[in-house]
Amino acid sequence: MLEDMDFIKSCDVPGPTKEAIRAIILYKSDVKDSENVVDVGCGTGGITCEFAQRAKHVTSIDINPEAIEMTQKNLDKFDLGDNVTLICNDGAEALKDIEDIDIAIVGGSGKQLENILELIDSKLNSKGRIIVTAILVDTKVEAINKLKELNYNPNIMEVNISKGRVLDRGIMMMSENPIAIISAKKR
Ligand SMILES: C[S@@+](CC[C@H](N)C(=O)[O-])C[C@H]1O[C@@H](n2cnc3c(N)ncnc32)[C@H](O)[C@@H]1O
Repeated sequence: MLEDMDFIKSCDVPGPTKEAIRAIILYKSDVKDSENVVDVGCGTGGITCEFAQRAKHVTSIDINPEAIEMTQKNLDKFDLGDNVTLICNDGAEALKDIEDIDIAIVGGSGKQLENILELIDSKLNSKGRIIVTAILVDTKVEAINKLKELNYNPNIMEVNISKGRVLDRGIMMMSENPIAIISAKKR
């Protein structure tokens, strides 16, 4: 696993998905080196860099050009990227041209979550997996409802991580934002 502090960050792009959350996503995805992954809302490249080490190919999409730049910088930093395609576009547009998806991670979608999930479903191989990360309650509800409508049986896990900071007097636990990991498998 890559460490949070090793990523190059920018104040214009949300930071990488935290290490413990990346670990759960990797575990839930059950990714294999023969599989194609799509990372919608790649941000700083936290998810992209993890899957680039384990999947056959990763297509990473972000609507924000600075996010694409940050993902490229982090791929370069970790000496990854030979198997990664970066696309600067709205996920709901970019996905129209992508086929043969084994795993789709949605870490950012704005108001396009329902469209993005519909497109992913239409391109997802059998036994393919969809994983949505959500901080907003509304996004969690929207993702669950849309996945049910698309005939999936979604799981939802709410994760609260605290990390210890060593002080002179002892260790203080510092909590990170709770995040939901919603996952579903194509039958
Ligand atoms: C929380 S960040 C994702 C962080 C990323 N998982 C990482 O580990 O670095 C969410 C990203 O989703 C992108 N985003 C939001 N709506 C989008 C859309 N409709 N299509 C593509 N990207 C989108 C944002 O620009 C932002 O960079």
